Amino acid sequence: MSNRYLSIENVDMTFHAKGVESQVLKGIDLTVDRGEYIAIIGHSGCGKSTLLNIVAGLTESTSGAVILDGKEVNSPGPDRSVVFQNHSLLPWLTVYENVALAVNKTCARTKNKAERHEWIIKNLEMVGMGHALDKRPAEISGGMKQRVGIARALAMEPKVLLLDEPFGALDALTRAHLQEEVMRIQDELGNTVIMITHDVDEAVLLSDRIVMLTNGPSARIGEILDIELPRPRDRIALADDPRYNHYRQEVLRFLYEKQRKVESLAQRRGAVGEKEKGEKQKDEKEKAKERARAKA
Ligand SMILES: Nc1ncnc2c1ncn2[C@@H]1O[C@H](COP(=O)(O)OP(=O)(O)OP(=O)(O)O)[C@@H](O)[C@H]1O
Repeated sequence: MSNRYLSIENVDMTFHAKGVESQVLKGIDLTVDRGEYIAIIGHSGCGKSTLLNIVAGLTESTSGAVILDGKEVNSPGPDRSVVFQNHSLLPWLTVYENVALAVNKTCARTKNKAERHEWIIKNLEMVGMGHALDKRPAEISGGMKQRVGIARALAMEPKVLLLDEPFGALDALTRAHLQEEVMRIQDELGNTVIMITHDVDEAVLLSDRIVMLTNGPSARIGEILDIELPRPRDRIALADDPRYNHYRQEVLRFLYEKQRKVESLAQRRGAVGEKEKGEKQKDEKEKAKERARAKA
């Protein structure tokens, strides 16, 4: 049964910068169930981060609404935690202190000091960082920083976890390890997750549904693909699974056939427009010359 935990309702986003108006998102409608893992994929610049920022409450949409667990989202809040691609840890704090900062803020009323301490350790251990509590961000690797960022986000017990290309800056092996960790944590905690990715394999491996955005400007949801692969998922076994490869192909087809066609059509239209503009300018020049000759 669908419980529509999160709904994004007819969201439009238009930016105004230096007198120029640009519509980035148009009519985005999406409902997400509690415990669902959603991946958002689309070509660079189509508006994925803008959409995530609207759900996070960091950006206010031009129109439409985001409703989370019956409440409209109007500003950032502890019920939505975000993990960005570039680890956003405070460099002067230790690993423990980075997580403590979030926990002390969000759990001050629900947990006493000893319980908060235990909670911080538990979340850091869950991402395999229990051994590095006293290290500062400069002393740990990129993958480790991302693990701490995930621990910090999870420790806030958000209703929705928002991941903006969380593994985008990592090497392939570290990335694969973290994907495994996220799948294990997801199995254990059943978080509701929206993740932006450019990686088709990552999207298919981790998600319950893949939301594919059309090219901007005015990006829309082009297609939504249900990934009906049983969990737990094993990347090695899936590599030979025809269903996995079918889902992969579907996403690739959307990104590199359908959306490329749209792009080339737009380019052709642009080219025709430019040609017409050029011919019109030529006509006007000729007419101006004729008028000048007539005057002479
Ligand atoms: N604050 C802003 N003011 C003006 N334009 C913006 C702003 N934020 C984003 N944009 C524009 O909105 C469009 C979509 O940007 P966004 O970062 O959401 O895309 P994206 O799909 O996440 O891109 P990428 O995959 O490259 O990260 C871009 O053209 C960008 O320049």
